[in-house]
Amino acid sequence: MFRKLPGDETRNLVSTTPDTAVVFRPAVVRTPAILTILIFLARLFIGLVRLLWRHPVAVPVALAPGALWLAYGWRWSLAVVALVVVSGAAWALVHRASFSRLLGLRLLAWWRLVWVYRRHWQPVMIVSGLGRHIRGRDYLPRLGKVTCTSWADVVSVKMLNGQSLKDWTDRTDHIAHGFGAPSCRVSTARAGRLVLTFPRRDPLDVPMPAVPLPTVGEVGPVEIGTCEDGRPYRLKVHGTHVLVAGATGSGKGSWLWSIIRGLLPAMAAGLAEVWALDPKLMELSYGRDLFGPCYAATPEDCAELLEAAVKVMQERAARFAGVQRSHVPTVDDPFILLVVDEVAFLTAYQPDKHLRQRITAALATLTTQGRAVGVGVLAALQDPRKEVMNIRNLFPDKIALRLDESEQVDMVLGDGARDRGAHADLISSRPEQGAGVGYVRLEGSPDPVRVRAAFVSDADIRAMVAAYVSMEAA
Ligand SMILES: Nc1ncnc2c1ncn2[C@@H]1O[C@H](COP(=O)(O)OP(=O)(O)OP(=O)(O)O)[C@@H](O)[C@H]1O
Repeated sequence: MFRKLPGDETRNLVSTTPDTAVVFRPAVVRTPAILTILIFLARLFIGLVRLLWRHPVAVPVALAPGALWLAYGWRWSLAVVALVVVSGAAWALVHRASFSRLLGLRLLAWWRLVWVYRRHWQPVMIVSGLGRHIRGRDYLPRLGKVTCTSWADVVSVKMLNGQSLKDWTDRTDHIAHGFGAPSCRVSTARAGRLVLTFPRRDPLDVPMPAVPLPTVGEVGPVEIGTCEDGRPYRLKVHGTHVLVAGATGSGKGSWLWSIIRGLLPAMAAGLAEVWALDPKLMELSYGRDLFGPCYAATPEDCAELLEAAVKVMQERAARFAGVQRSHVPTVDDPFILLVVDEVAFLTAYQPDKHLRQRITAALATLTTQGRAVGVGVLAALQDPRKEVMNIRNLFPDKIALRLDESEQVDMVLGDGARDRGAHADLISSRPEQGAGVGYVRLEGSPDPVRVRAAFVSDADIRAMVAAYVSMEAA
């Protein structure tokens, strides 16, 4: 791409200045004007054919008013254009969803391509350092297709040869500001191709009520809230361990309770048990009746409950060895989910060293061996530093809610998560806007997903307890 052109070297060797010792007078070949015009016309023709090839519907539609004008006069042309505009507006008013899906978002994508991305592409790429300006020529990444969803622009890009994903993730701020978006997320589509996501609005900035109780008792992925694209978000809890980290008031409670809520019918059916460790005595105590004897608040009780879970785990492992390799929940061997609110109270902040060691050892054993035999850990944490939570890497699935510092994002979600757009440190601290909003990074999926957990109020928890009692009785 940056190959030397004929003449580049000669320009460095010779001089055309009259006073120097050796003067070369480069031969000037005059191109006949007709040749220049022919080349220009050929390029224009090829450009028009390519335009028609790429946009076989849009080009004829854009040309139609002109054709009507020529064939029938301007009145007909104006009438047809007005009819199309009025029909489109009526369609949008009567059935907005189908209008957006079939036409509105396509028109918007075209407009955003022309007005935002193509117009600013060259300066943004050069200034951000993703493009190069060499000897008067621009070498730019290629802007591909722009599609619009209800909340974001999705832009495909072909990188310059030799560029890496990191070159782009390091410059997401430049790119976002360059195109007037609040943020930019970068993911790989395939070798050499990227997908940039520019949110246009934040669909998660309004709280959402608790998800309706599931009707079927299953331990499959539980619906806990909504993704940015408006789809329900389902989190897998069986066969994994989940760490939820967030500053105080970030809404960890809504994640814990949404998960418990999703498991409620399975709990009533005996296919799942939630064992609650509530050292702060605030969060889980409200629904204590759901946990029966499997509720612990003091550090001693928490240690005992964790060790009891380790025993169950080891007994199951001995029984399953050579017979089955994965756990299927049954009434005899239900899925056990240990929910630990503010796990650091039991580990880093626990003054009794012996107790701290017992709890840390039990948690480490459960998180390394528990998932295959149907024992999972769901832990909430405020401070994700290693000295506070030295076993955080044993949790395959991680969720970062609002965090105080940008460095904490990678501590929770793993290296490179913030560069890939997990801006957990920028989540609003206003509860109605940011509480419960978080980035989920699942095992085996490097791209963080932004999700808001539904808000499970005290009244919802009371209703859950009542529903649980009646489901059990039924
Ligand atoms: N999903 C949500 N949607 C809207 N508001 C929420 C949501 N979750 C929590 N809130 C609000 O945010 C406030 C803080 O929530 P919560 O107590 O769950 O945070 P936390 O992370 O558990 O805090 P702490 O660690 O201090 O216990 C609550 O008063 C609640 O009203």
